[in-house]
Amino acid sequence: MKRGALDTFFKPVAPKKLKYEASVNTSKHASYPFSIPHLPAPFLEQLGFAPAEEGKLMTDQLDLDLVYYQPYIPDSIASGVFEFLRQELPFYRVQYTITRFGTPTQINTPRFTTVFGIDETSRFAADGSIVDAKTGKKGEASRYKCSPRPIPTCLDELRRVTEGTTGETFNFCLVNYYADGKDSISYHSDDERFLGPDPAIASLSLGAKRDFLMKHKPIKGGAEEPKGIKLPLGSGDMVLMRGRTQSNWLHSIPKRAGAEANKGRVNITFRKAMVKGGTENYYQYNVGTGGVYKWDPGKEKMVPWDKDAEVVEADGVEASVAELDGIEAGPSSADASAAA
Ligand SMILES: O=C(O)CCC(=O)C(=O)O
Ligand SMILES: [Fe+2]
Repeated sequence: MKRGALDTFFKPVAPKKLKYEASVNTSKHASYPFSIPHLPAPFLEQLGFAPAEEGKLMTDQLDLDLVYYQPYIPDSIASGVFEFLRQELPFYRVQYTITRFGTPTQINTPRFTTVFGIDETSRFAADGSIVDAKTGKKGEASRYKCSPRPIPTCLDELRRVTEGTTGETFNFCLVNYYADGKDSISYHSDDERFLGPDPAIASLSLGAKRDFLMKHKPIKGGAEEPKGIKLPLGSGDMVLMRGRTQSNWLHSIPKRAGAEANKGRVNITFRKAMVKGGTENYYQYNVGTGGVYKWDPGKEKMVPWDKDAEVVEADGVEASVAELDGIEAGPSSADASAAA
């Protein structure tokens, strides 16, 4: 008998397996709610092949300077890296208050976020403490109201590879997790003064395909703006925005319905903050003051992370959920207008 549709039909449905084996080596820091595994060795190896495709230069519109890699991360590991980051990073659902027309308004950030890094005035010493970037002087944590967190090794490997490709340098890594098509980021530009003039931002997409929309800011004097742009960002794609782009263009990930709408998407942006104000801003809006969320592979969603419910192995070494036998993973300022 020919093997075919019927065969497939009657095959028992195996629980979906994680696409990676978590490394036993982890990044640890007092500011992390839990330790974060290093990238599995096969991912690291494949990252050596990035960019998977040469970047396409997009400079054909007024004030636009983009490089679009389609994809940047090799196809063989894109979904694995997506699952790894969704599973292993701590996430937050940040709420904050803005004053709108004189009235305090609560904003619920319409996506999960997390951030690592510190601005150019400081760095982390080998023991994890914050020191002055120039003098190496200790005890500089008191500069910050927030608790800056070093970029964990798994994200630092991605940063290093991205720096090599782009010729830019980055000290911050912001991560967004869009749980489904209802999560979004509304039109904004990343042109804060703490990034310096004409900042370069590398933005990596993993998981569900989502449209990245761009539109030119209104031009003074009434000249017509260039037409908008839609980049259908797929898993593994990367967009490098640089030059005059941030000061002249806005970008967004609108809410969406349709086939990919119930799938999760991870976005990573690498940036370089020049001064302390950048560090304060990034932690305020991407970590905030609320609780930690972690991906629950059984429930297939982000759940509030419970410190006391962490599994601890007999020898006292913390095991990641992904490492435990028998637990299988299942199938998964810009926000003001989105939340209104
Ligand atoms: O998710 C994306 O692709 C864009 C995210 C973004 O624009 C941001 O975090 O500033
Ligand atoms: Fe942005």
